[in-house]
Amino acid sequence: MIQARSLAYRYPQGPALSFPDVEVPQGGTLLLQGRSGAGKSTWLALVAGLLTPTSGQLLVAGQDLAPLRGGERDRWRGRSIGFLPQKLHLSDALSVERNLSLVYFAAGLAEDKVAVRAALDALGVADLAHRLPGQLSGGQAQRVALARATPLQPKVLLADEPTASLDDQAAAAAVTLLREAARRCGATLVVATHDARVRDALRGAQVLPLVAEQVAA
Ligand SMILES: Nc1ncnc2c1ncn2[C@@H]1O[C@H](COP(=O)(O)OP(=O)(O)OP(=O)(O)O)[C@@H](O)[C@H]1O
Repeated sequence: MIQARSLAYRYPQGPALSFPDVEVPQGGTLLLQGRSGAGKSTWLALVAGLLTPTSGQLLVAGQDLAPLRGGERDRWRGRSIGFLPQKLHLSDALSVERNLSLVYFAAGLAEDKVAVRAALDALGVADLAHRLPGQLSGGQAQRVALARATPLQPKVLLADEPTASLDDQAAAAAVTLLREAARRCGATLVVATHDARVRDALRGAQVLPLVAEQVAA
């Protein structure tokens, strides 16, 4: 579940953004829509607790983020949020499997190798476990990055422009994989995009439209 009320964020050296109110039930899907610069990545960063709102209330997976500080917030994020960033940020110094191990360190938990294998298996990339990310195709790397978002069964799965630079077939597959991953985890799914193909594929999902002129004060 995500509940945002009167949410606003001012970049120290940038615009002041204010966001429309929204409430997404646990297990629901939200399409965060808007053109480049409309504030999609900022909204995702607020929900993930990576940025602290200048004002407003934010409840994510039952947690009020306001009182969480430092390590507490990082541990909460590690355990509650799965994130598929636009730039995948897989470490090329580590095997695919070790990239997934990192989520346990980030959450302050002991690694569960069985869960790591299961996450890779669910995305059809278990056979790539010992490769380096640099040895993967773009589609394989995205599956690995999505697998990395799931071993801890996050309550919220966030995806930032997951279909950028994908052809139609790969874009449809990426949306299906996201939906399936969210369903397996029982997670609320948020997809930020300006891609009309995603809007079509997620027809029926709740939509939060962001418009740059409206969010920037
Ligand atoms: N670190 C920053 N410092 C200052 N301004 C920023 C910073 N990051 C983003 N902005 C500004 O905040 C606004 C919203 O940016 P944001 O990245 O959230 O938009 P977006 O909808 O995700 O765009 P895109 O689709 O291009 O990724 C833009 O005007 C952007 O220039």
